[in-house]
Amino acid sequence: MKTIKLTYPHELSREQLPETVAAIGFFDGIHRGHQTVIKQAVTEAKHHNMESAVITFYPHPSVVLKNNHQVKYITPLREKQEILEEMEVDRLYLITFDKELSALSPQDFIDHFIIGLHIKHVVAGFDFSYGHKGKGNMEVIGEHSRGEFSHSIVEKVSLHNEKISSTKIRNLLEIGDVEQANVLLGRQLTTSGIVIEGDKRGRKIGYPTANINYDEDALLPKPGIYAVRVTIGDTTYDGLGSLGINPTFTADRKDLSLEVNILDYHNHLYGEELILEWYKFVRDEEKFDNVEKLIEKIKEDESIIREYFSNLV
Ligand SMILES: Cc1cc2nc3c(=O)[nH]c(=O)nc-3n(C[C@H](O)[C@H](O)[C@H](O)COP(=O)(O)O)c2cc1C
Ligand SMILES: Nc1ncnc2c1ncn2[C@@H]1O[C@H](COP(=O)(O)OP(=O)(O)OP(=O)(O)O)[C@@H](O)[C@H]1O
Repeated sequence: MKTIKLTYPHELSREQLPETVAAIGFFDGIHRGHQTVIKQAVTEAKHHNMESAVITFYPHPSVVLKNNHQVKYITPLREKQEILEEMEVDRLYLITFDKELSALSPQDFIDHFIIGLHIKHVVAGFDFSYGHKGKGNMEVIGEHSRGEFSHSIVEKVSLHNEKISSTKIRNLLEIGDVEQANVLLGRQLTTSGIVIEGDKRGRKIGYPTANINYDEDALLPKPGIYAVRVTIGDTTYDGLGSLGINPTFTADRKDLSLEVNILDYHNHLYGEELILEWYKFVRDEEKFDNVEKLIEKIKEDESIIREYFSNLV
């Protein structure tokens, strides 16, 4: 998959671009609703012998529209690229969402980023909107098409009568409900990074941990102890995940450490790339009076988590 970054105005010439079927939206998380939209674009592209593309934006529109400079992503760019690659998308158009872009009229947006990119068919969800103040939408897109492209609208994908959305998944992560978030995502929430050195306390307490250097803009669930799985190379292991400040040892740490005690694994891991999958929240982090009490609690966590994975189908 090619990733093509664009700002407004871009200099690509339509004649030099392949005829393309595009799915359009922000697609944070690439949840089950998003997957329906993207799969439909890929299928239609194959059917018409065209290329498929996902047209998306960066950063999140709320950075410009709501002055929200601390946005974190369910799927940071690298992970989005990996998932789209697996879905057999040919191109990812990444449009910079800045003040100028947000001021474009709906017709100018379509002229420049749909017709101008040689898109012959657009697939989007029922609630997709575009152009200044989101005035363009799927009801009027035909009027902006100048007869150059057709479109299809994906009906709402719901669970228990509620639209599956990035916002809903964000809210679930905020309360630690990774199990339900995974249901809406249609896969496990993952966080990846390189294993870095921690304080090397873990091995002394009998639970050595791999500390993961995760992306700064990755949205993580609320701090706590979780049942996780980690993949290193081609092998996946069960593990005890801990996200937090380690309050027993530290007073005012601002960044959260993400660490995992990998069950039945005894090698060194520094520098290795590790992919962590979140399965279930077990408990909040606690500040213990002494290390013995912490060890006792971690033993309990271990049996809960072993039990959880042994019952997982
Ligand atoms: C399953 C598990 C549960 C943990 N629970 C707590 C906790 O409740 N409170 C706490 O202060 N630290 C907790 N920790 C973190 C330990 O304090 C931490 O792993 C240890 O200090 C090692 O840190 P290091 O890897 O930086 O050396 C937990 C770690 C694991 C693996
Ligand atoms: N549940 C859904 N069913 C069908 N289409 C959807 C669904 N969720 C999103 N889409 C479509 O996918 C594209 C990307 O949508 P968008 O990034 O706004 O997702 P969202 O989950 O609705 O996000 P947010 O919660 O931030 O509003 C749009 O075309 C949108 O209409």
